[in-house]
Amino acid sequence: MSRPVLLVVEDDAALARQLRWAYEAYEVVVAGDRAAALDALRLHEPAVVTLDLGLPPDPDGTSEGFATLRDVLAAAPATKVIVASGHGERASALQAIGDGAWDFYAKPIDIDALGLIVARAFHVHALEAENRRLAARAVPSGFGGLLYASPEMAQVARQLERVAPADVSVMLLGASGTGKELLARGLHEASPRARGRFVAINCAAIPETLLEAELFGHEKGAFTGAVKTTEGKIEQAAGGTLFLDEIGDVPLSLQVKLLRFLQERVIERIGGRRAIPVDTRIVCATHQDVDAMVADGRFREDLYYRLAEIVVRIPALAARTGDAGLIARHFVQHYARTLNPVVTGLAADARAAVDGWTWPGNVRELENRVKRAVIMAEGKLVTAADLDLGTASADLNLRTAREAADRRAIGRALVQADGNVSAAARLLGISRPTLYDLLKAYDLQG
Ligand SMILES: Nc1ncnc2c1ncn2[C@@H]1O[C@H](COP(=O)(O)OP(=O)(O)OP(=O)(O)O)[C@@H](O)[C@H]1O
Repeated sequence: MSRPVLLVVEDDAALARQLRWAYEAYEVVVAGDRAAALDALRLHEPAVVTLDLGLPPDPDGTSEGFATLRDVLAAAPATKVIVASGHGERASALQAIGDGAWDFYAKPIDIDALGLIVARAFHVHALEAENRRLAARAVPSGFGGLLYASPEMAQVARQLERVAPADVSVMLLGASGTGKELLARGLHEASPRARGRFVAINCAAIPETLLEAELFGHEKGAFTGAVKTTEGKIEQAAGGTLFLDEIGDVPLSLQVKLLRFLQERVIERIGGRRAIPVDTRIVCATHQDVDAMVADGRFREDLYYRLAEIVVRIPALAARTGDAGLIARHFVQHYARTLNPVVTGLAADARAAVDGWTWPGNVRELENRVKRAVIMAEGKLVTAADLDLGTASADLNLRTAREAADRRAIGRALVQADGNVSAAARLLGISRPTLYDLLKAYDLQG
C-alpha cells in the first residue's frame, strides 16, 4: 500500500531532510516556499501539512506563512495544517489556529512530539472524510433536500415515494418545523405533476376574511379593493399540486367551500358566476390533533376523508435516531460557507448537546440555532455555548432527560404503529388516555 503523503513546508533544507528521515510511515514531500507548497498540494492532495510560518521572501516574519495557510485552506479546506511556532511566536501560532490551522508545535522540533500531532491529524482527517461520506450518502434523491439517516424518516420517505405516483390526497401530520412543507414539495416533485406548479398556502397565516379570496380568487369589483380579477391559489395550482399548510386552522364556513371544490373539482371566484374546472392534487398538513377536532365538531368529517386519503405522520426530530447530529453537521457546513468560512465543524460538547436536546421546534429550531452559532463561533468549531445549549442540554435535570427519552420512544412507537394511537400505547405499555396526555404535553399530536 502506498504511504500517505505528508507535506512539509519548510525553507530549512537540513531540517526538512531530518523530518523525511524521521517519518518513514509517510511519504514526506518538502516545499520551500508558498508556490511550491501549492503545487505540491494540487499534485499530492495531502491530508496533513506542516507549515513553518517564516518562509521566503519573509523568513524572519510570518506574513508569507499566513498567506500560505490561507491559500492551502482555500484550495483544500479539509486539510489539517500544523503550524510551527518559533521561540516567542506563541501569539502567531494562536492566530494561525484562529485562521483555520489545526494545531501548532514549538520549535526547535521534538521529532516524537510532532510525530504524535501528525499521526493524530491523519486520524482525524480520515474520520472526517468518513463522516462526510456518510453524510453524503444519507441524502436521498427525490425528496428535495430532505436529510436523514434514521429508520424513522426512511419509513416516511418510503411511504411518500409509494403514494407520489397515485393521484390521492395526502395529509401530513407532524409538529411545527418537522419538514412538512419540504416533504409536500418532495411529493410533488416525485409525482407525475412535477412539471406543474407547487403552490403553497399557509391557512393559519392569513386572516379568516381574506383566506377565501386567497384560495378561490375574485372577480374585479367583487368587494371594495378588488380592482382587478385575480386567480386564487387553487386555480394557480392547476396541473400541479396545492399544499394547504395548517389545514386545521380553516374556519368551518370555508371548510364547506373547500369540500364542494373537492367533490366537484370546480371553483367559483368570489363575485363570479362561472364554474371553473381545476385539476390539482391536494396535499395538506397540520400540527393539530385533527382526530380530536373531528370528534368535537371543529373539523368536518366529510372534508377530513376527502383530504386524508393517505395520512403520513412525521416524527418529531428528537424521535429520529441520529438525525439531529447529521442535520446539524449539514447546516454548519452550509452556513459556514457564506457566514463564517473559518468554521469547520462542531466541538464534542456541541455534538453531545445536539443529541441530548429535546428540539421542541424541530428542524427549524436546529437550523436557526446552528445558523446563529456559526456566526457567533470564535474558533474553528461551534461549541455548545454558541448553540445556546450549554446549560440547557438534556442532563440539565432529570425532568428534561426524561422528556427527551419520552419523546424519542413515543415518536418511534407511533411510526411503528403507523400512527395508530391505541397500537402505539400498547407498544409503550401505557393506556391510550395516558398516551394522549403525553402527546398533548409534548405537542407531538399527529
Ligand atoms: N430532514 C430535513 N433535512 C433538511 N432540512 C430540513 C429537514 N426538515 C426540515 N428542514 C428545514 O427546516 C425548515 C422547516 O421545515 P418546513 O417548513 O418544511 O417545516 P413544517 O413542518 O412545514 O413547519 P410548519 O408546520 O411550522 O410550517 C425548512 O427550512 C426546511 O428546509
